[in-house]
Amino acid sequence: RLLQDASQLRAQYDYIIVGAGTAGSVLSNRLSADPKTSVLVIEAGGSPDAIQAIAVPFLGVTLPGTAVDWNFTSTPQEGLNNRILRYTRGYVLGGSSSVNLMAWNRGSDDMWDHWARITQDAGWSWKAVEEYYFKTSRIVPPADGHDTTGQFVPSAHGNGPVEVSLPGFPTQLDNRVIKTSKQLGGRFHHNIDLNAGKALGFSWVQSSIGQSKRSSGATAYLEPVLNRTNLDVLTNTIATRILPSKKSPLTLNIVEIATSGQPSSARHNITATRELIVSAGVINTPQLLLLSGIGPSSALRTAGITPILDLPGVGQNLTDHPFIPNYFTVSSNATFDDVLRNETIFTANTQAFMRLPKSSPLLKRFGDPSSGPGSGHTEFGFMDGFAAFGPLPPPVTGHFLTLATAVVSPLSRGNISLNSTSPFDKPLIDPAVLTHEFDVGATVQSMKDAQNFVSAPAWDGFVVAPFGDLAQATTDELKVAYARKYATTVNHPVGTAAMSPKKANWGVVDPDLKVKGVEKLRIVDASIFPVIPEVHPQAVVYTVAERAADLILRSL
Ligand SMILES: Cc1cc2nc3c(=O)[nH]c(=O)nc-3n(C[C@H](O)[C@H](O)[C@H](O)COP(=O)(O)OP(=O)(O)OC[C@H]3O[C@@H](n4cnc5c(N)ncnc54)[C@H](O)[C@@H]3O)c2cc1C
Repeated sequence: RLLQDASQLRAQYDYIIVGAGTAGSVLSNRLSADPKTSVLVIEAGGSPDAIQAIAVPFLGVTLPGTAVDWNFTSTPQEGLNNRILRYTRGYVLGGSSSVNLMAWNRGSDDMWDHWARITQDAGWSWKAVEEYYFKTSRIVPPADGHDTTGQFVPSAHGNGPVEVSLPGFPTQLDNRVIKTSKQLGGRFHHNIDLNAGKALGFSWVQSSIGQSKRSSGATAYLEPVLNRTNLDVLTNTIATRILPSKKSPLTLNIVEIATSGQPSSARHNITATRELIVSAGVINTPQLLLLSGIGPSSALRTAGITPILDLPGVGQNLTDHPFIPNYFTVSSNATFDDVLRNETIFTANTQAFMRLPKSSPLLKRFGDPSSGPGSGHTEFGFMDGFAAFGPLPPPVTGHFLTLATAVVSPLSRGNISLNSTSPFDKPLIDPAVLTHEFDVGATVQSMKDAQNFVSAPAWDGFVVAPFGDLAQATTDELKVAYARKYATTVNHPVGTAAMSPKKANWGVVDPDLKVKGVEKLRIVDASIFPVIPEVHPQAVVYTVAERAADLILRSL
């Protein structure tokens, strides 16, 4: 049932899930599969129905800044000349899976094996999570129905509800990208399927799109089960605090809720008899914990909150991928620029992850921050026109190629902290972009790689020259200045309630995603990632949530 009013709720449920986002949608579906189990889901935002820009993939980039965005901003970023970044998160059923750019990356075998090593739990290894990845999604035909033989590895994909497809609207860049990677080889080699174990090389983008529409947590997992009478989904409602039902052992299974955006609205307390599961995402999950007195005790006292559990890791370890738009003017007048001059709309059909050169002094100085040899340090994304990431607006004339580069194994670490004790105020978000020397150096390398890539023969007569300040960024120092002026993030924050081994005295949740030192409280969303994946994270979130549902149901 989709509910609008807290008066329609029962006093208690077997499970309560805070946040009907990417992970929360998976849990809602799986935990309510048994009609005897009652499940309540609390979602701050509303329903995505009738919002065309959510359903139409090409319009996805118009969603940030709208009513389905939490409209967070970062603190002034020291590494970016004190610029403040927009920090988009979905405020709607499906959460960020309803507003993201849909690239679908499973993560490399190294990445999952690294998680298993960090958490000392083989259940997170590539082999062990495969069954959960297979439950998340399936490959469906692309929009143009073209023959995709040889463009992906069928055995690397499963049969779950999220629809994933290859690009359905070819651009003039696609064959140039694939041809160049085949010609150059080495660090720029071609990889048929980035989801088949090695997330390295140049490939076709796989996207969470089916039948030309966005496939999200809401459309794939939640909407199909809204007719279950044992599942209540209450929208436009925020969890304001988590409360104890017992002090010893500390049992945190009561959630206090209020109407979204209405600080003076009535509060209701609802009890989860089996478990309360927080899936409010990487910003709101730590905020909710901190507001409830779960976090670094001394900082909580300073903020005017009585600590109930000292967990110094809450809100720490915020990690995101720094992202640099490299613009080139092109000779073609068939880019999307003329059609879309005043709109920030684009599509990316190819994607690549690369290692730094083996001889890179960065690797000598800082070690290898990636999960292993099958994982990247940097990424390329190609857009057929001026993609207005960052502070530069689209020029009024001209035709462009945007080669966006990102650092996918960053070492900068930021944090989330409280700005006030009101759950209606936004927290302070400091992703600390480009504050670590490794990230700065890897950015410079990726900008050089971008220039070299588009200097290959396949681009002759197409790419004219670097555009704007990029043309002047001829030395390493000038490239750093360019990056600090134009970088943003890819909206991939993770890690603010990180997993750690069962007995470790750091981290926030154990490898079963239970909050350390507490009964009946779990966290399931991107905040539990121990390190950032060297890929786009949504498929990893879905996979984590599928395994979490299994862990929860097996623990009965
Ligand atoms: C603009 C953008 C582009 C992106 N592009 C890609 C991409 O192309 N590929 C990719 O893999 N990843 C992408 N990502 C990242 C990816 O979408 C996220 O990592 C992932 O969806 C996060 O899932 P989650 O479950 O952790 O949180 P979310 O999906 O954000 O879910 C959290 C939910 O909790 C709700 N909530 C929060 N606080 C409360 C509260 N107190 N009470 C009740 N409800 C609450 C929120 O409204 C939201 O619905 C992008 C993200 C954004 C924002």
